[in-house]
Amino acid sequence: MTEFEVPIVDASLFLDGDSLKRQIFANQLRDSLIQHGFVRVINHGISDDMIEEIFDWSKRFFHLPVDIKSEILHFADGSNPQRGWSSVGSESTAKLFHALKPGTSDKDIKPDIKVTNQSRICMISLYKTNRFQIKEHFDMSGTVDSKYPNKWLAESSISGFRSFMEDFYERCNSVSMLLLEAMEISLNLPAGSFTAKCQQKAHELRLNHYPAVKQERISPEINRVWPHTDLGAITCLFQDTVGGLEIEDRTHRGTFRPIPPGPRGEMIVNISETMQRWSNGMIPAGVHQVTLPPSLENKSVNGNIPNIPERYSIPYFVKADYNASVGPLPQFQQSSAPSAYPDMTGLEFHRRRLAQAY
Ligand SMILES: O=C(O)CCC(=O)C(=O)O
Ligand SMILES: [Fe+2]
Repeated sequence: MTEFEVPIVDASLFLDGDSLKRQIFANQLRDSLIQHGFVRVINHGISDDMIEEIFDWSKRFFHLPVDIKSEILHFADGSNPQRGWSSVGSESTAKLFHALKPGTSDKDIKPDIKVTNQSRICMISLYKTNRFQIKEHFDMSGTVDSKYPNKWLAESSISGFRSFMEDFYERCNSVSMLLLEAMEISLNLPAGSFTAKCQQKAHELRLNHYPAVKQERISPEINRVWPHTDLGAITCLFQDTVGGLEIEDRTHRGTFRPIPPGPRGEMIVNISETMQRWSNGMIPAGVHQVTLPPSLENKSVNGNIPNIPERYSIPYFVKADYNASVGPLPQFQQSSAPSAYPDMTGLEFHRRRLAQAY
């Protein structure tokens, strides 16, 4: 089998180039996203230093005591976009993914993880069995979003966090508009076909933390993130150096291939469900998961097997405006390919799908 590699595209062609270079970037972006659901983007305009810094903030945030993080707890009632801190075990992407498949039941897919101390080593109660997802996260949206406001800790708990995160959010917004514009160009769509539907900053910037896991806790029921597709139009992701991100190989359905950590600034972009809907299924969302790194059993020191190290990642979910249509665009509908998805607003879609994840 040939080595599986997701192409790298250079966004400086689009940012600084003439119309020919812009077209080249746009076409490369489109081709990889259609083929794999994924692409790796470099020179997107967010500096390595800023990316390094957001990982530092993320560590600082998640290392705060649980009772501080609990001040901004997201209540997982399934009805709202997520804001603030979601504790380990509150989300099940396994459920999200199964909900997509007609005729499947989620009755035996319930997260059941208990963090019984603050050592950041998960204590996982296995007695009810199931598919566990060892992850905590923090979510924020655009600062203009007064309907679902962000949740911030007091400055005295983590001084400077809010202003950095708000700044980073804006930078991701600029990159995501660039990517959507390039998609419009490469698909010969009228300008604004995607970007005009993503103006109100319903996007979500998320910090993911996968706590360290004791070697002896590892079992087939445990994963960092179960296979799923994201809900927005596209997702832009930064990962640390631990590894574990895998995407489904579309030529061998059900087989996952690693996306190993690349250079610091590399942004991994994937197609998400809203783009699949807009394109009437022509650009399918990329299925992905995050696995635990391979066993460290052969690395035992004095008979002690080291823990699976913690991991951090930072996705930016680019989302349609709450009142924008997420039904297929007319350009993707023909008599031979009528609309495959019912029309609804971005908020309606988001809430329906989120309700399935909790
Ligand atoms: O941690 C990662 O690399 C991916 C995370 C992810 O898929 C998600 O948060 O939706
Ligand atoms: Fe994801």
